[in-house]
Amino acid sequence: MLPTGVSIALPDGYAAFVHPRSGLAARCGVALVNAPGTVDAGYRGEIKVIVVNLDPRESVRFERFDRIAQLVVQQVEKVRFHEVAELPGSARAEGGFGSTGGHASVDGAEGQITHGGNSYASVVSDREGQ
Ligand SMILES: O=c1ccn([C@H]2C[C@H](O)[C@@H](COP(=O)(O)OP(=O)(O)OP(=O)(O)O)O2)c(=O)[nH]1
Repeated sequence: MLPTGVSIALPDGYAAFVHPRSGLAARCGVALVNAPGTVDAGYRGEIKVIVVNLDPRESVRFERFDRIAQLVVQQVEKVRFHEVAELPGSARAEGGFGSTGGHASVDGAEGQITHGGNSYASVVSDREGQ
């Protein structure tokens, strides 16, 4: 986990996301373990970058002022979830995990997601306060 020396105070309703740098990935095989890392608006600690070197041969060394990641600040919605019996329809429906092709399908991806024999509850959300 690399320190950045940077702490921020985001306004409520915003979050910052620690994204990898494509140059570092392409040249050194360095990725972020938790990409993108989420910095909550209320977080006042130092922003840290959790890196992994995926290059099986070369080690990588970082020095002060190296640019190791990039921070994207975004407005985020606060939503309230409501449990419902049925979700509204959509063109994609339950298709996912490679359902549109382009690579080998994931085993069992077409099956329903279950937990302890029960389907997960269906929920819809709306913006908080609406
Ligand atoms: O790449 C990251 C991800 C997170 N953080 C900081 C800011 C964030 O607000 C805090 C908590 O992150 P997160 O919510 O992802 O961690 P958690 O594992 O859910 O821990 P917590 O229970 O503290 O929320 O850690 C970083 O500095 N870098």
